[in-house]
Amino acid sequence: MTSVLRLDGVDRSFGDRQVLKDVSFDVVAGRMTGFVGGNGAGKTTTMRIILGVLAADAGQVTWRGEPLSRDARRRFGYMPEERGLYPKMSVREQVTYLGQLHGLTADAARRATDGLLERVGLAERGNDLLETLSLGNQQRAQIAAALVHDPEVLVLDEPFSGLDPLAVDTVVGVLRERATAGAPVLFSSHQLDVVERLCDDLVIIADGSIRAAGSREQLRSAYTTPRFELVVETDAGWLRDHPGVSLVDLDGARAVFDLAAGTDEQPVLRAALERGPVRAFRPVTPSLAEIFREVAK
Ligand SMILES: Nc1ncnc2c1ncn2[C@@H]1O[C@H](COP(=O)(O)OP(=O)(O)OP(=O)(O)O)[C@@H](O)[C@H]1O
Repeated sequence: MTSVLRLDGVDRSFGDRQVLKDVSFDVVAGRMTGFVGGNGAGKTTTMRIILGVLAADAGQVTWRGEPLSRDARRRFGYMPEERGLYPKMSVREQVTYLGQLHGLTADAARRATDGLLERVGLAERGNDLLETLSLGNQQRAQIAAALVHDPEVLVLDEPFSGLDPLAVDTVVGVLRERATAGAPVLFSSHQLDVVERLCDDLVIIADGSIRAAGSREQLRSAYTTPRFELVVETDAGWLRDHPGVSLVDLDGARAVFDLAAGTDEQPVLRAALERGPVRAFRPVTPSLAEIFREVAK
């Protein structure tokens, strides 16, 4: 797996407040990296530094091993937090214009625009002024604008905010296609369910520091304690006294419990069967939301 975009020891302060502390992570070719953190954690500041809108106080951003240049940034596709399309221009006109700004011929820009507007479900609205579109549709236009020049990498600040579930699916599909075609995608999001569904890699930031980074599977296994769910027919309270078991949740016949390191789960199952029928017994995988709560504390 080749890391193409790398942040290495990035610091940034505003006044005497340090908002990024030694931020380092990799974005890998062909993968979707979700950048997750609470309000004010430092996501937008990090993305602005990647895009060159803000300078880092220390550390560096490299693209394919070289410090990121203006020229390389032209081949980026980005969606800044302050969206920045022109409200009084038609959707088609401005996506085409942005394609030309990024070096496409007028013809190529028009073709790319038409294809993208179709793909994001805005073909019918192409001639409408941006300001007349709903917020969700403006967001779709932003996605088209970020993609029109077929960028080598995508850096998107909250690309899913304000989208309805169908639009989320459309945008997820478009981004996944780009990633599969080789363009790494770095996107920030508050919507952990979307991140969980979409990303291959995760970077979790809290209070300006990277708390965890790696593939979804790596994070899952790193933060998984052996946790199980047991559903029986009568009260499962006896689990409380079973060696190695620590109850997480007990609701009558249903229990969720952790096992101490080195404890085998099969004796617990046998003990349950000795007491009567077992309706369910299964390992519980933590959701991304749980991992996030754990590491961002
Ligand atoms: N230009 C600025 N001047 C002063 N402080 C700033 C500036 N930009 C950001 N900050 C502060 O830096 C911290 C990180 O902000 P940032 O916007 O990067 O967070 P975020 O993770 O994107 O948050 P959110 O999810 O709420 O958008 C916040 O405390 C914010 O108030």
